[in-house]
Amino acid sequence: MNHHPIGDNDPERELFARLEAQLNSSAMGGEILDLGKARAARTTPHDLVQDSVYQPTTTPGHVPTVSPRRLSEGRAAWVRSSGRAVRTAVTHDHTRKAARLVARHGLFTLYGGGIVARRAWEGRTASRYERMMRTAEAAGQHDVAMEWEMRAAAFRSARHQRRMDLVMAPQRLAKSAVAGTLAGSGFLLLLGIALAIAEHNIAEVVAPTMTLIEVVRWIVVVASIVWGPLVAFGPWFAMLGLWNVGRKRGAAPAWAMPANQRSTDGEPITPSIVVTSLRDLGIAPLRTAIRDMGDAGAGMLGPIRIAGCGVEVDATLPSGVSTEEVLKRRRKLAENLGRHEHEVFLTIPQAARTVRMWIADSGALDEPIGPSALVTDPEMVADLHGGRAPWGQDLRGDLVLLSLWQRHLLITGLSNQGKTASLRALALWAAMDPSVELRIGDLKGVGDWAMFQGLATLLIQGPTDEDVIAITEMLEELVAEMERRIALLKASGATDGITPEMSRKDPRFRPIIAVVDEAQAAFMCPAKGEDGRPYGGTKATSRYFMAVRKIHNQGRALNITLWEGTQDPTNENLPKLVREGAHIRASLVVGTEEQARMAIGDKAVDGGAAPHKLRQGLDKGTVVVAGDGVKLAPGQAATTIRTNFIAGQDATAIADRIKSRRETVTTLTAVQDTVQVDPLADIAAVLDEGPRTRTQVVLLRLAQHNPGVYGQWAFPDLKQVLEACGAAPHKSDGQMVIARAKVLEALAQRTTDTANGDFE
Ligand SMILES: Nc1ncnc2c1ncn2[C@@H]1O[C@H](COP(=O)(O)OP(=O)(O)OP(=O)(O)O)[C@@H](O)[C@H]1O
Repeated sequence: MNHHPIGDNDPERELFARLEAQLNSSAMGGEILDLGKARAARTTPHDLVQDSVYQPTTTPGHVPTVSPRRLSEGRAAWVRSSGRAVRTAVTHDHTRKAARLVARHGLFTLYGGGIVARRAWEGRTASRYERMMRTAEAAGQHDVAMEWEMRAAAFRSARHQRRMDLVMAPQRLAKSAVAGTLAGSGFLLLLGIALAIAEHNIAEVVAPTMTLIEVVRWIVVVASIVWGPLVAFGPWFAMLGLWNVGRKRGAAPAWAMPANQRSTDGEPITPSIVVTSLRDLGIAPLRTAIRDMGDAGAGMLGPIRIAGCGVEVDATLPSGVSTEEVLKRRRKLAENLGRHEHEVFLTIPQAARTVRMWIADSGALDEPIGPSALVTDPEMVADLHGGRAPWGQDLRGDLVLLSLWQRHLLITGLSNQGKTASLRALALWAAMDPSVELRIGDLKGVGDWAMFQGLATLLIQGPTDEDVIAITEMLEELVAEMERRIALLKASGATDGITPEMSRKDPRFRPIIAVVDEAQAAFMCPAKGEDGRPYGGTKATSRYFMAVRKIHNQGRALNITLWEGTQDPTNENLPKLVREGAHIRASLVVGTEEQARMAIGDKAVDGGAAPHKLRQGLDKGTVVVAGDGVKLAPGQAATTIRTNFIAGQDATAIADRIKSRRETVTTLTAVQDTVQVDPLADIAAVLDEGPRTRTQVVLLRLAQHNPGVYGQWAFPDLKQVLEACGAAPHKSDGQMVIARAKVLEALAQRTTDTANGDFE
């Protein structure tokens, strides 16, 4: 806590100076943003309005005969024309400037009078101490408040003493007057006697007294001469003084100030701009409190920090003003600060009654951010378990990294705002981790995810009902996989679920990330299965909805996560249970606050997050993220991220790079294929009857058995499957072989494990 010792000489002034210095030096960190470049000189061309002047159609010497009707028409035209002329004159820029000038200087005098009266009042009462106490209290500086309280007590006691002295004053004054007169007369008399003796002239005895009387007479004469002009000009001088006080303080309403002082557009943010903006928000208690504060409200503000392409400042509101009231007036606050609404972000930090404002440099948010690290760093590797995906930068310009392990994700936004691109960037990063398996369903199907061919094990692309059915089956297969994993975990006796170690090493527990882009189409699908259950909808019988719910409920612990991208959320295309099941919730621009609440939750929106305030088209790729996965300051419910755009071509290049590093993946287009594939059983089926079979032979037979699945298989694929079940290939006579007995034993063991497992 700041403790400010108070000096003896004019302590109030010292404290004011300190507060001022605190705000202007430490607060600004000695740095003021030069926004001058961003502020193009603004000139408003004012075309002079041409008056339409009435032109009589007469020729010299000719007196026209005018009918009464035409006369009245002429008069009407004249009246109209002069009316227009008057309006033009009144609304003319020069007239306005002149009116503003007169009003301004008149108001300087008026407000100056107020300031002087207030100073006089404060000089005689303890109100200034009271105000300083309130300011210090509001700033949480309780020790400073106590010092002011002590000073107020000292002031009151001194004032009491002065008043008591005043009561006794007439008596003392009378005594002093009598004593003074007697002493003065005696002194003049003595002086006169001394003079008389020296001059040998008795008349000199009264000479000093007469001189004094003469001096008094001259003073009266001078005063009577000066009095007239003084009375005549005094009030004018007084007014000049008041005008000067008002002028120095700039004490006039904004509308009366000259244009260059009135517009704060793009101005660097200073404490006084912030306080004035808050004061003029239209919140009466805030206005009154700021007006009553000794430091004009500066004590409300924390340091103004440079934060990326803007500044950040905390304002502690006086009691009686809620943070919600300020949040509701976001647009007005932005305008008062000389910014557009999208350039001001408000959040509620942990400290009580505090609003955190991030204010962009004018126009800075319209500048593009650099390319993604995935594009610029060809050596990049990823570890889903402990690593974090680079996604973009926050408003401070700091890199934002997203922790994705065992987290369901949801990203929403209006169409064509960067949903697919931002989701794809995360999937590309995840694919860099060789342990990650991706299964992707894209219900737009225009090739946005085509680069995952050979990288994802399942890639379903298309907008039809058949594609929704295939994607639903993809999720249902994941539900089945979850059940298999539960059985395996039970059989293994694991006590800590799937650890990162198991996730990395054991393919049975490898992380599976299912991606469904344009998920709204799945919820809206009217198709029904053979059992009559609908694929779409949000009923308990809806297959897509129920599969999503099951994955949301249990998938995380089983290392199976779901990432969904969805457009223009409604209760129908993004049901409450689905949106609330995601750990990370991100939203690009959405149309309304209601949609923002659907996208990122009430808590984030109540805390100031406002994806509905982003600009459609202009803020493409800017997401507001809530939930875990991204580091937030304590108490902060959401953060705004400008994601790096990875265009399709770049995404393809990154995917190719990853493919060259990872083992070959066979990408299937329908889940049935996946379900039917049982590599261990297939290996057993192609083994020789003898005790050993060469791996090369097994690979060949597998490729013949199911070219779609095993056509691309190489030795590592075979090894991975066999190692996982304890039947790893070994060397015999210098060649790699597979032992039939071991494979059959592994198959039998698996059957036993499955039989013992509890699937429900
Ligand atoms: N991070 C970004 N920065 C700048 N521009 C972006 C960014 N992301 C996307 N865009 C622009 O937005 C366009 C649309 O992106 P994308 O296809 O990802 O949007 P979408 O929200 O998935 O669209 P839809 O919902 O219609 O499928 C891109 O072609 C690109 O021009």
